[in-house]
Amino acid sequence: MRTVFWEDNKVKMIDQRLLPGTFVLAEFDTVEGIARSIREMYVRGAPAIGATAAFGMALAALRSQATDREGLLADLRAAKATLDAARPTAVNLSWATARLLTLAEQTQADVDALRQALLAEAQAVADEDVEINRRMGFHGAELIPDGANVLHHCNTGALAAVDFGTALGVIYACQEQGKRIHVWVDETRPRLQGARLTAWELMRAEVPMHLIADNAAGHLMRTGQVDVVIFGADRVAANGDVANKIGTYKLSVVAKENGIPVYAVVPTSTIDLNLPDGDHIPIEERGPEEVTHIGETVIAPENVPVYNPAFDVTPHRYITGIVTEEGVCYPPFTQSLRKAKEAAEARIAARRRQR
Ligand SMILES: CSC[C@@H](O)[C@@H](O)C(=O)COP(=O)(O)O
Repeated sequence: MRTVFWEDNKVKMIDQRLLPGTFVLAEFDTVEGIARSIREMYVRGAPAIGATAAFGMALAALRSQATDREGLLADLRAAKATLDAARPTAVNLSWATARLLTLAEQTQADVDALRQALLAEAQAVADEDVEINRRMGFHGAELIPDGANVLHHCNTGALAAVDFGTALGVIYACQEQGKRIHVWVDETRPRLQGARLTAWELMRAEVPMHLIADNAAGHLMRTGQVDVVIFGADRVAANGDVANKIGTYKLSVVAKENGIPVYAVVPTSTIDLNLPDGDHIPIEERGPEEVTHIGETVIAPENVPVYNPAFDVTPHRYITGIVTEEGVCYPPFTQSLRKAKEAAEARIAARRRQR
């Protein structure tokens, strides 16, 4: 089953807040509901957020009462503002809403045809995501030797995308190729995406793994038990600086200190060429309860002051390569990322002409 999909004029998604204990689908049929599903993390992971936001724009078009093109465009611009505000770091969100809005602005058609075109484009965003992840998996698997111990942070699997996943997609591709891989799964405090989601996914896929406390990663790297570090990203700046789940920076620095290669696996929709470097990437701050509670259990004194940044930036000098659907980008990233992004945009334009 896909993580997020369109059915009966609604957006349906696996409610990731409840995993691994409970598997249920949530459904939303308003733009505000979609924004809430992203903000409250029913759905999370950069590509999954992007696909959800694309469906949100399609919903906005279908629900719009506008009878002329200008009225519909105004409703779409309002929907984009609502959706983009849901979470700030993953650029896939505004990339997807911009893709749909731009299509609407550039298509000369009556409102009903425009509505159908937007729904088709949202579905294309979701379908392309699955295909892109498979291509990244194939490119990334080339970098992982048979028998490797791979350290992974956060959740980048099928749940973080429409299906298959980014960095975990590389692991799944290795498995399909018959490589013997073992994964060290960082628990990923404070929201525990590693323990709750990645461990759940890898166990279902029967990939050999061990769940580790985040603080164990340095010890494993220094004692020669890690061959490769891989993770996804929520935004990559033009110079190759990578914003990903909090804790990624620390991992990458320790990996470099120990001579271990570090790969980020990202669709080109995660590359933001408008930002020169990682210092310009907005870092989401989330609520204190993520730190003071585990589930219902309180683990800190009442009213303790908390600071909870959800992402950090890893400067590009700690990144060995960035795997995209167009191939692996190496330094100088300023050039290689631009080339990958342009190739992907040409591919999207060609696909659209075929439809
Ligand atoms: C496809 S995964 C890349 C990132 O989106 C992932 O590693 C991550 O940091 C997700 O954070 P989350 O806060 O769970 O949405």
